[in-house]
Amino acid sequence: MALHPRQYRLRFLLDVLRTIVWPQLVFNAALYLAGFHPGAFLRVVASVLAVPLLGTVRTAISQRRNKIQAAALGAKEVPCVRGKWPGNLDIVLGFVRSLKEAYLMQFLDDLFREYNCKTLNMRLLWEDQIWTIDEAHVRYMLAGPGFEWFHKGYYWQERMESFLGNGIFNRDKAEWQSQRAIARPWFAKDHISDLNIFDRHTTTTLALISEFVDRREAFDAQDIFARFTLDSASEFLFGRCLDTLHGTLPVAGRAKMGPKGTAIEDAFGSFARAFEDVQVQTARRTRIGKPWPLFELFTDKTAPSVAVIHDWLRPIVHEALAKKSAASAEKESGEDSTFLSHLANSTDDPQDIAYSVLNMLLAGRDTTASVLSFVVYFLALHPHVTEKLRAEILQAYGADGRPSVEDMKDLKYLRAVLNETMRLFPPVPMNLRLSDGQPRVFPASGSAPKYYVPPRTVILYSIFLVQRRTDLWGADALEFRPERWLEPATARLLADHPFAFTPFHAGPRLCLGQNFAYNEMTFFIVRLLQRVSGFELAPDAQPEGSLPPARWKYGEGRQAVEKIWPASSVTTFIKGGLWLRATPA
Ligand code: HEM
Repeated sequence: MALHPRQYRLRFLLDVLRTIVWPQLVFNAALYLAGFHPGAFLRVVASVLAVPLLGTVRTAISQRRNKIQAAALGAKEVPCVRGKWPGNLDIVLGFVRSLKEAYLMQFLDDLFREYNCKTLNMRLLWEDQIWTIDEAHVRYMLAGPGFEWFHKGYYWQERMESFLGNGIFNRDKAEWQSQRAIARPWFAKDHISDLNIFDRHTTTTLALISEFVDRREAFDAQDIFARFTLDSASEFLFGRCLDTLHGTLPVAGRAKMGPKGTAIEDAFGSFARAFEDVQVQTARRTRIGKPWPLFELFTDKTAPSVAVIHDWLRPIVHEALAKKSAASAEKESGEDSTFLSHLANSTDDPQDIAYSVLNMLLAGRDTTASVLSFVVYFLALHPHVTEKLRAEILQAYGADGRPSVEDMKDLKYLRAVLNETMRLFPPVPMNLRLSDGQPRVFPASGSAPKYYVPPRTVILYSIFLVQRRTDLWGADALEFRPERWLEPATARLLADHPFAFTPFHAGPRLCLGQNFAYNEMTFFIVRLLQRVSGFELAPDAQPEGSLPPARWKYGEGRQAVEKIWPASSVTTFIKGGLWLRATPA
């Protein structure tokens, strides 16, 4: 019987039965049949030990089965992490601790280095769980024959259901196909080529930034960019802007940490806080893995934030449905002038519409805001890049010319800066797939042989680490060097390894908003650098606890040079916000 993703408690209880209650029953039955009747103390001790014991026996059996099936398929088993504690519990704890203290994905990076491979079986709590940074394996699942066999799957849906419902990010197969078919027309060239939306919101955003610039005051660029992308996305999707840019902005020196960036205190703050909190909660579920319902048996921790988000969306959805009813009462055909009205014309269910819209808002707000924030961070760190970029922009448009969709394509250096930023900080740093009920085989890749994938295995892949691999990107892979995008070596690399750079995902589930996002980001940066000639980080204004720990300076890789704390929960962000000062042009 297939469970609905909302039945997470039932699924968890069934798992508990299988892993804890079942070993007890087997153990007690074995004692009984053998004629042993130990005292209460011995019985409790042995019952407790029965769980890891049976876990170990089960592991041995499944490893034997894996070996036989792998050999039959001409494949090898994925190298397995060997922790010090049963069930690799020390690895689980190390990973959880690293989320609080370590540089983003450093723990994983260290494990891949230690085992000197690109695909690893973590075998957490006696279960196969494959992690990969092998671009050939990612390609196989997303765009190769594996697309039919590797899906987001039940466990992903279970964690996201309360937030994303039956939206496009949270469905597979036929349901996903129908969501994609509904959404695709809204990303056709004529819809996304209208730069007027970006123009209006860019003007408002730059007016805000100018006030800070004139006063030489620090501001949180990440917060402002999230408002800009939300107002732009909402107008594109609903035909109505949420007008968050006119809310109260965080103030340097008084700002506190929110779930992701700085906490926001106005009405928009309640929406933003809820929107961010729900992402933090769902990311937490992913980190805990399958046992996450244990912490939410009696309360769904996303419920309060989800309620706030739906309170915001309800009037917008009802207005669209009311317009549709009015049109049908007057026997007019409802006009599909926005994505929302298009949705309203395809269903009467307000819940379905709300989830579709919410999925699009998540896609449209946080990803693009993340890239803009990291672009400006890099510009602050590398003034020579800012200078070169401004030179390209001023040559093309002068101090106040407006870009068009056609001529924006000629801004080669700006595209290089965007790509280099998304290479080092992809907005979606990590993703996962669940294999189907059959044994599968990853193709051989480099020196790695064909790898056997057991049925129903979770596979996590980190684009973040793929895009930082020195064997693909060269010895300077961890450096921010936009020039690499203008060199023939990068074109050759991408021809040989197209999955070495996939910030927008790839294959049939390629991001629908890719061109929309490039247009929006390019337009905004052109206008921003016409007004501002440089940026300087303002560590004095970062909320307490958001600066990188001092010990990072002695660590390996980018952590030694990072001046902000990169973090991730579904999307990548800067902890506590990106506080900086800007110099007027
Ligand atoms: C820099 C900006 C963006 C980046 C890096 C990005 C990245 C991605 C990634 C990695 C996925 C795959 C997610 C997954 O399957 O788990 C995705 C899917 C998607 N994105 Fe984007 N995105 C961006 C902007 C946008 C915008 C602005 C929109 C729309 C307004 C959008 C709409 C979508 C949609 C609808 C999907 C679902 C595709 C599917 O599953 O068929 N994205 N995006």
